[in-house]
Amino acid sequence: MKKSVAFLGAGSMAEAIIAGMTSNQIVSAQQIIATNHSNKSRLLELEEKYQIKTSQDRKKVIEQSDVLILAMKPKDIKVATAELKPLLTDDKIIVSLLAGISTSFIEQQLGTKNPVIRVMPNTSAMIGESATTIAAGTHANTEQINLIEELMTAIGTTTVINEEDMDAFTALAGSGPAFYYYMVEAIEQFADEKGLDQEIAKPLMVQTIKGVAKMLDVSEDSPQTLREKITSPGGTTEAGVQTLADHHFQQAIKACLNQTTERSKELRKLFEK
Ligand SMILES: NC(=O)C1=CN([C@@H]2O[C@H](COP(=O)(O)OP(=O)(O)OC[C@H]3O[C@@H](n4cnc5c(N)ncnc54)[C@H](OP(=O)(O)O)[C@@H]3O)[C@@H](O)[C@H]2O)C=CC1
Ligand SMILES: O=C(O)[C@@H]1CCC=N1
Repeated sequence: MKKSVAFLGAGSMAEAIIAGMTSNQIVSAQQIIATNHSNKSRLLELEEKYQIKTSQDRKKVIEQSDVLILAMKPKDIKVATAELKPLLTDDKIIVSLLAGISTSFIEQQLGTKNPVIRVMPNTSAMIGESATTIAAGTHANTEQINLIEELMTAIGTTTVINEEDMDAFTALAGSGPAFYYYMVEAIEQFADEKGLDQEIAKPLMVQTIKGVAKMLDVSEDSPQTLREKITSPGGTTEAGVQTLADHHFQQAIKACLNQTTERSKELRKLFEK
């Protein structure tokens, strides 16, 4: 791809995408430039690690790039769009990674007809395994959506969705990895408490998760059937699953995803003012 890509924000999500993109042939490191609010040493760190370009001159970065990826926090969107507005030319595509913030708000703040496309990746972008959802604003045409989709294939799978579903998909896939990591933290605590050697326990746990992910991907059985096939009557699994049920595990997971979805809506209310 010939387009130059700018990251306006150089935090953990920008880095995960940069890492994924640079280890892939879709865009070369020299087509990527990153800027941030003020942290110069962070820019130098990214420059050294990924051989991308960086600059503290945000105006220059915006002017010289075709695709502008907004990678600041939702609270910073008003300042960021105010800065962007006078520097935009018609050809620039705006991509927003910001949780909660709608394309219509960004369009309205910019007051231009530039295409605005919302992208919700996750940090597995770092290893090319993000599950990225994409939702287009009013001014984005099919060609521009395809281009952003192609760009994002550098970091994993891409799925174009309706923007109204973005809050829920943010819970499922954007924040999702954190919930699995949280569960793994508990498994590690168990392994420690049992005095298991982490060097033996960790690969076993990781392979178990990989196996589950692959089974969910390829098997025609539902998750429930897959679980039941492991659960012998009166056996070990039944005792474990019953304990999870006693602790309202599924309610906890659903409450977690609902609360995450609600927070995405709240961010919109808080910062679209
Ligand atoms: N982390 C994740 O897993 C995911 C995050 N997201 C979204 O990605 C966005 C970034 O998240 P994350 O990387 O975790 O956040 P971080 O706090 O790690 O990074 C935020 C970055 O934004 C920079 N910044 C602040 N204001 C501006 C500005 N006006 N112009 C340019 N840069 C600016 C900061 O610069 P400085 O350090 O100099 O202050 C910093 O580099 C968020 O909106 C989040 O919702 C989406 C999906 C997953
Ligand atoms: O926690 C957050 O707000 C961001 C959005 C999705 C993942 N991290």
